[in-house]
Parts: sequence; structure tokens; C-alpha cells
Amino acid sequence: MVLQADEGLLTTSPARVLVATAVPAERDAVARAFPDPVREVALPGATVHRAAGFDLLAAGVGPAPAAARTASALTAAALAGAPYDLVVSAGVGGGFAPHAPVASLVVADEITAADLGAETADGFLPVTELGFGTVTHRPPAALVRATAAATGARTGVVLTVSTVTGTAARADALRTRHPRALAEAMEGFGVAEAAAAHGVPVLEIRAVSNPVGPRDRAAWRIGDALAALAAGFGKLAPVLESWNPHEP
Ligand SMILES: O=C(O)c1cccc(C(=O)CC[C@H]2O[C@@H](n3cnc4c(=O)[nH]cnc43)[C@H](O)[C@@H]2O)c1
Repeated sequence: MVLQADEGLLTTSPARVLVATAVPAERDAVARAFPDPVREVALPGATVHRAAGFDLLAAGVGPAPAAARTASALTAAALAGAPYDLVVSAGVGGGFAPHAPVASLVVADEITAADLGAETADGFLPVTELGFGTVTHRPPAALVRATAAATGARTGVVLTVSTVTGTAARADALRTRHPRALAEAMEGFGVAEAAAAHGVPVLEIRAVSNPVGPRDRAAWRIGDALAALAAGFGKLAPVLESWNPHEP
């Protein structure tokens, strides 16, 4: 919900929300939360599916395509005079056992790039310790709480990786470095960087399709995770529509 001054009167309008998924199957799962058919809108550098105040974007797999297409959509909306109030990174992800089982939902209170840095003889150094940039974005705390309350999502750190974890050793290393990590996926940090460049808050929600650990692609439960994402977004959409961006 956004406060607007309209001919001297203060009025409210629903928040404009951009939802960035990686692939069309995730975007279409999110679209199932909306009763009306979505309309395809081609923007410079990105095509969104529009439903009520929500624009749904399949931005690509990995942080770089996610950042590029999310930034394109944000810029196009700003130039059209209808900027987004919130960006949501949504999709399936790996869950850290036992806290995030398959088909559960996770909402990020921190979105952290887990492999952005340097490998050294003494271990991994994040870019921040090399004197550059950032590795973490924090969604608005009140919105994270409201999301967890509405959807039943567990709250914790969601890691962004460029390589899907495929061994127990790598999973253990991530757990050691990020003890509050509940999930990993490949886009959240890129989406968050694009949002931050536009001064727009970000949220990340993941439905768990597989445990983080030894690679067993046949055991991924993509269908169950997409169903959980669709159901979760159905509960989340009214929360986002009535969200006040001025809450911390
Ligand atoms: O078959 C593979 O091992 C494989 C290699 C690269 C990518 C994939 C995907 O299907 C990833 C697509 C999509 O899913 C998210 N995701 C789901 N589970 C995980 C995970 O355990 N770790 C990281 N990302 C995951 C991710 O956000 C991608 O967009 C499969």
C-alpha cells in the first residue's frame, strides 16, 4: 500500500511488485496465485507477465541474468513513471537438512552471495574482506515476519551460489560458514543487487525442491516445490498488496 497525495488528499494504492523467478515454470506457478489471466508485456530488455499490481518476470538461471533482466524491468518501470515498490526473488531451491525439508517454504532475512570472493590457502575470503562491495542484502524485517506468518515459511539466510552444491563436503563447508543458512539458490543476490541499485526493497522466497548435498538429480521434487510455491504465493499476494513500504 502506497500513500499518494492526490489533489490535496492522501490516498492509498496497492504496492507495485516485480516478482523475478529463474525459469518460466516458476513464473507460471506464481501466476496461479492470481484469479485473472496474466497479460504479456514486452519491456526493453525484459518481458513481464502482468497480473493486477504484480509483474512476473522469468529472468534466467544464475545471479548475472537475474540481475540484468531485473534491472531492465526496474529501469523500464521507472522511466514509464510507474516504479516498483518491491522486488521479490521467488522460485525453487535446495534446503539445508533438517531445517528446510522438501516442499517447505523459506523466506530470507538475509540474502547472501556464498561464493563471491577468493579462495586462499587459509580458506574462502568474501569480497568484503578483500575491500570490495557487499555480499549480503537484508529484506525489510516487518515484511519478512508478515511473509512467514502468512505462508508458514521458515525464516533464515538464503545463500546465492553460481554452482549447485553437489557434495556433502561442500554442504558442510557452507553450513560452517553460514550457520543460519536454510536454503541455497542461484538468483537472490543478483535480484537484490538490481533492486538495491534502484533503492527498492527486496524479498526472497524459496520452495525447497531438493536437499543441499550429494548430487541426486533424480530425487529433486520440482513438481512438489512448484505446488508449494503456488500455494505460498496465494497467501503472500494479499500481504504484499497491502504492504506499507515505509515500515522498517
Ligand atoms: O542438474 C543439475 O545438477 C543442475 C545444475 C545446474 C542447475 C540446475 C537447476 O535445475 C537449477 C535451476 C534452478 O533451481 C534453483 N535450485 C534448485 N535447487 C537448487 C540447489 O540445490 N542449489 C542451487 N540452486 C537450486 C536455482 O535457483 C535455479 O534457478 C540443475
